[in-house]
Amino acid sequence: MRTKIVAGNWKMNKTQQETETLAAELAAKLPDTGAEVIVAPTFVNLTTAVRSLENSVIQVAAQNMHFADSGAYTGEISADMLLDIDVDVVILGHSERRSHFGETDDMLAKKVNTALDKNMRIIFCFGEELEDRKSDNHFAVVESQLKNALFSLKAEAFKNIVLAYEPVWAIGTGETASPEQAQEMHAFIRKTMAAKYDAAVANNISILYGGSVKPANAKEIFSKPDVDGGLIGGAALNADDFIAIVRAI
Ligand SMILES: O=C(CO)COP(=O)(O)O
Repeated sequence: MRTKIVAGNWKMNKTQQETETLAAELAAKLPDTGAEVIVAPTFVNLTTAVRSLENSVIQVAAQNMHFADSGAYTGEISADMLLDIDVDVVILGHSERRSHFGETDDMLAKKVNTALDKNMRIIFCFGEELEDRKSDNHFAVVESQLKNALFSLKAEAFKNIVLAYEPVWAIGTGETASPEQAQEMHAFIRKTMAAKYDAAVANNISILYGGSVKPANAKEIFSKPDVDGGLIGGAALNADDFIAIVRAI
């Protein structure tokens, strides 16, 4: 049985104090659903979140990292720096990193390799733009994103990878992929994994949906057989909304 996961990507939000408050509130209100729960605050607040959640099962992830171990990369953060503060989960390939900061599939392949070398767990994001969907190219785009960044990996690497399908047109727009659209793409992703690797890899990998998941729509999206949870943006910034989404799993 694959793991159900609800992850909150806090993006560039929350001060240190707000991080502490939200983390404490989540820890206090977290229901026991059997699902894994992960939050990803901004770099400067990771230590605060780790400390605030040390007695909780909620895990802390980074939103990005560099592929190099160290060196002349002004403004960047390495895997070793994250591990040093007890963060061993990292989100890679978010569409905002791809579109605003020029992250390419090649860069992401390097980041993925580094994270796996360091025994980190990866939440790997990908998804098509509105244009791709309108031109009926969404399956091809998703397949190429997976192929370019992940398909040189060996099958066992996927034990440490969670996939997060986030159609760009549904992020922060209030427009969600319908549960049927999400299911259709998740089934395609699983089929693609089975074709490249095998049924075990495909059946064991958790595939999260991200894009305007809210308390009101979470249950229906999560009810789809190939949707194993969600990567939540805006609604993860409010404890009651995020907890309601965790409950929906
Ligand atoms: O980008 C997302 C999570 O990584 C989704 O963001 P929203 O839930 O705000 O649409």
